[in-house]
Amino acid sequence: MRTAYSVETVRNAERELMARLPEGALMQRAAAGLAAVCAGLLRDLLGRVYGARVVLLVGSGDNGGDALYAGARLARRGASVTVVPLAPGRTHEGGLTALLGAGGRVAGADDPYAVLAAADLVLDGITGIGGHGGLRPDAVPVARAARGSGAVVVAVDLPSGVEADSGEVTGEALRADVTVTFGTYKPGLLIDPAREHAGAVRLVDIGLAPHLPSVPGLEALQHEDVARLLPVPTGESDKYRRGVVGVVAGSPRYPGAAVLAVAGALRGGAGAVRYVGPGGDAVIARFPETLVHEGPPSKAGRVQAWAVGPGLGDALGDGSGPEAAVADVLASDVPVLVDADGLRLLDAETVRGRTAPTLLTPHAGEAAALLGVARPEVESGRLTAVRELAARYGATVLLKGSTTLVADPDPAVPVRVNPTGTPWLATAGSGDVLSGLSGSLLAAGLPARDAASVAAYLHGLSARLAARNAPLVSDEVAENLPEAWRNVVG
Ligand SMILES: NC(=O)C1=CN([C@@H]2O[C@H](COP(=O)(O)OP(=O)(O)OC[C@H]3O[C@@H](n4cnc5c(N)ncnc54)[C@H](O)[C@@H]3O)[C@@H](O)[C@H]2O)[C@@H](O)CC1
Ligand SMILES: Nc1ncnc2c1ncn2[C@@H]1O[C@H](COP(=O)(O)OP(=O)(O)O)[C@@H](O)[C@H]1O
Ligand SMILES: [K+]
Repeated sequence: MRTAYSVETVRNAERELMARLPEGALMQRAAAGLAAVCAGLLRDLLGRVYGARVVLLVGSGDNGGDALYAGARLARRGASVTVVPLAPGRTHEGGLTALLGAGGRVAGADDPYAVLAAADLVLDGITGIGGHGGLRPDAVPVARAARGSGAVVVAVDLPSGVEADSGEVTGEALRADVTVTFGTYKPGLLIDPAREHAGAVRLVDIGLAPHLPSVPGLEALQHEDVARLLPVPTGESDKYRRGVVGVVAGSPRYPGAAVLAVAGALRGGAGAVRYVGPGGDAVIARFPETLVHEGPPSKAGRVQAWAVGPGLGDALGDGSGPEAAVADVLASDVPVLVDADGLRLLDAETVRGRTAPTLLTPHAGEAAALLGVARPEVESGRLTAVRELAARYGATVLLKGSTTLVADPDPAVPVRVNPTGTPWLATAGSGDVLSGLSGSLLAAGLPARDAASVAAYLHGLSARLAARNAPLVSDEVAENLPEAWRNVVG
């Protein structure tokens, strides 16, 4: 499991650890790790550290201190290191003294662009966990020049300008190729839009782990975690014991949604899939193993979980049709996943009143409608939005998009962030596959948070395997799910 902790928690842990160490020792650990990563990058780039041109962008805090001490280490190995102070007069004193002592120099006031243009590596020590509100105006052209210089840009702890706790980017932020972070991941390194600014993230151990609480703020499943959670049939299994998932999807207007949702459901580990809706013929033509039914879901036969919503179309306004199907499913006593059109048709009070688990799987637009806010607000503040939705609806919520997040209705339970996926997944119908897959895992007995995060993981992995840097169609995401499953279980 990869875990991330909030700034407040990191600061508390650092305080505890610092109290046991000689003054400045923690910063030296950070700087040593940072310098080692930079030396490795320079060796890859130039074959040597000696003679490399390194520029340090240094703000007013300890983030700048890390950059300066790391710069001093590189200077001692023969690199030519130049500091561009962004808060002259407030530069970390000890760090600056160490750098000058090691042969580094400070750029003249009109010099930064010339030194940046010639740099091999730029270290961004403008702000770390103490930064808020995007880069200040005077830092913006310098950060842009660093990006445009062709040098490798390495962010110290976090790319400056991003919000560490939420992944929000409220103004301009530096774009790094590599971020070297200390002690633990911060939520912003795992959540877009900040995540995109971080590049490849390297974690440096500074001995913080024993001082961090056992429950993180955020967690990301890895292969071994997913492998442990996947349902596996045993000698005693039969199709009913493995779980039956009911899929309520599709309409005369969107028959394909039914096929894609069933395709996902068949590959999610349930023993059987019951399809309910008007798309039975299309479903059977493609997947003859499906049990189909046209009446209300409650008359379709027993299921262990429902997935309702993809391609249902609009409400008829007379209480029949898709809104009746959604209400019927929500009245059941088994776990229910609601997606897509189902999210527009659900009754919030009914969801809140359910005793069996409910899983809502909106994309940003649907989440915005459920919250009554504008879509960009959800996209820029995904973590806040997913937590708020889970609390308001008393449901587990999977928020789809460039970073998929899963929140539990209990705010003390860490939000999960999905580490797999590819922007090629932004293609029509891929969400339908995810609905069926998540519903199937629910029917197989996984708790809602696990079902959602395992489904997102497999779905994203399958898409990566299928896309291999070329356009993807949703059918291929479903087709590759067994490959993703095998890849996870090794
Ligand atoms: N506490 C410690 O012992 C350790 C701290 N570490 C480093 O220290 C960093 C935290 O240091 P600080 O708490 O001093 O905070 P930062 O250095 O992250 O930033 C705080 C400073 O930046 C200014 N600032 C805030 N927002 C800004 C913005 N948008 N643009 C420009 N300036 C802005 C503030 O006025 C303040 O002076 C960590 O990110 C990490 O790099 C590491 O050395 C590990 C050990
Ligand atoms: N930029 C992106 N990067 C990675 N994954 C994305 C991106 N945009 C969308 N996705 C993923 O693609 C899927 C799209 O689902 P959804 O929005 O419901 O589409 P549809 O309704 O067409 O099926 C989700 O799994 C989502 O997380
Ligand atoms: K930084």
